[in-house]
Parts: sequence; C-alpha cells; structure tokens
Amino acid sequence: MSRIAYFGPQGTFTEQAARRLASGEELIPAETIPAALAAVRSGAAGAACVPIENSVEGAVTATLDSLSEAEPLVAVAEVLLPVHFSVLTRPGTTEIRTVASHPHALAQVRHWVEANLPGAHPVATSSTAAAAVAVAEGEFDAAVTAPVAVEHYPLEVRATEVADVRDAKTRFLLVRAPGELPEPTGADRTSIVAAATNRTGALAELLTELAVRGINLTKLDARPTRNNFGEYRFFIDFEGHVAEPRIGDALAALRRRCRNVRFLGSHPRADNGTTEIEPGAANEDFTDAIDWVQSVRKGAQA
Ligand SMILES: O=C(O)C(=O)Cc1ccccc1
Repeated sequence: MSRIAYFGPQGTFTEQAARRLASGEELIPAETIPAALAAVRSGAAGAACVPIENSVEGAVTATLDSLSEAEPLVAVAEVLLPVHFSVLTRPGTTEIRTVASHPHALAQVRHWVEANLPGAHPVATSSTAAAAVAVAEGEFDAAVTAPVAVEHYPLEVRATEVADVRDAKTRFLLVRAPGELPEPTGADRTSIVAAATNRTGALAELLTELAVRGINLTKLDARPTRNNFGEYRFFIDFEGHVAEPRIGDALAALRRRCRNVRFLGSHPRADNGTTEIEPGAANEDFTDAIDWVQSVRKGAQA
C-alpha cells in the first residue's frame, strides 16, 4: 500500500484534508510543506497532501515555491475544507501572554485575539499542530489549532469556532510524480507555472492566450524567481483539463510564448463549479477548425 505524506504533525488541517483524499493509504506526517513534497520526489511516499490556497489569506507561498522547484510534481485531486479554529491551553493556565500558530491561522483570528486575549503576543510556528506541541511543552501559553488537535495533545479547549471571517475555506492538493492523469470530468482545474520573458506586455500576452480561447482563470499568483531582483514566475489556474482540445491549444500557445512553462496538473474541481464555454470556444469548435485546415491543405476546400 502506498503512503501519503502530509504537512503535519498530527492534528493539522492538512491531515484532515489528507484523510478526505486518501483511499486506504498510510498517512505520514512531514514537518514542512517542502518536506512533504520531497517525500514524493524521493519515493518515500506515493503522494503528498499540502495546502495551496486560503479564501482569506490567499496563496500558500511555501507550496507554490516548492512546486516550481526541483523535480516536477502534478496535482491529481483537491479538497476544500471549511476553516475555523480552536484555542487550546495547558490545563490550569490562568494568564495568556503568547498565542502561537501557523501565520495563516494567526491572520484569521487577529481580531478575536485582540478582543478576547488583550495584550497577548502572536508567535508564528510551522503549523497549527506544531503550536499545540509547543504549548504542551510549555513554550507558549495558547495555540490556535484545527478543532481535531485537542485529540492529539494534552491540552484543553479555551474557545471553539474562532474565526474573524465566517465561512473561510482552504483548498488542499494531492500531488504525485508525473504519470497517468485523472480523467476529465467537465468541471476540472488545470494549473501551470510560467516564467514570462521580461518585457512590456509579457504577462498580458499570456493571459490573452487564455482569454481568446474563452478559458476562465480561477487563480493568479506571482512569486519571485529568487535569482534576479524583479523577475517573477506566474502561477495560473484555469478551468478545464489538458485532455480537452481547447486547453491543449492554449497550453501549446503558452509553451511558445514563455521561457519556461511547467504543467502542475489537471484534476476535478472540489467546488463542483460548472465550466462556461463561450461561443466558438468549445472542444468541437477546435477539432472542427483543425479538420477544416487539414481539408484545405489536401485541396478539398478552396
Ligand atoms: O497548520 C495547519 O494546520 C495547516 O494545515 C496549514 C493551515 C493553516 C491555517 C489554515 C489552514 C491550513
């Protein structure tokens, strides 16, 4: 049986996501997002589960950076989880001077902390569950965690359902080494990372290649290449599956236009969104057009 590495330790939101995405595989915690992805690259795990995007805080940059570096990996599935937090302390804690958690969690409970734990200092930890470990060990006073974390660590619940923004969600990916792709479903998402050439209009040209084919973007992030100041990679998610002629045509255009394009996967969307197709931009329109050009070349149509 294969193994799924997840951004741990036990009790993270990512572990909950990995449980939803697993089908009998053993789950193994990794301390960081790059470590979870490295486990797949080394063959220690068959897949990894990592957070990619939060409805309040935006992109999980550690995931973007790790996916664009080293050996290519592709996302084969995703899950969307509602995110609200519990606040945990050691039993008997009376004074809370430090509140620890993952930066994305701290950013989502800032107002609650100000109102309910005035004067408490936020402290960033590698994950929400790492904060629970640190609180259990006496390093900090309170941890902002996933509700399930209390089942793993000797802490008590101070507050539940904590969130400054109602209905916050995080999207998680299941990532594998390149291989067989999931079948298209009609409601899919494709992800790429592209290094556009550094000249006027380069990003606009990339986006235009998608727009003129009626392809709807679902996410756009820029990350520095880290090599030259001012040089960026663009992470672009859009509706559709690489197996579709219209998406294949767009990817081929991006490949022509960019210094570098890396395919990061095509898989079913977790939000069950429908894909709107503009007139003239359906898959049959693309195949009919290619067939017509072929017939022109053969002299069948003048
Ligand atoms: O630290 C965790 O539990 C994670 O899985 C990352 C995270 C942090 C905050 C919100 C959603 C996911």
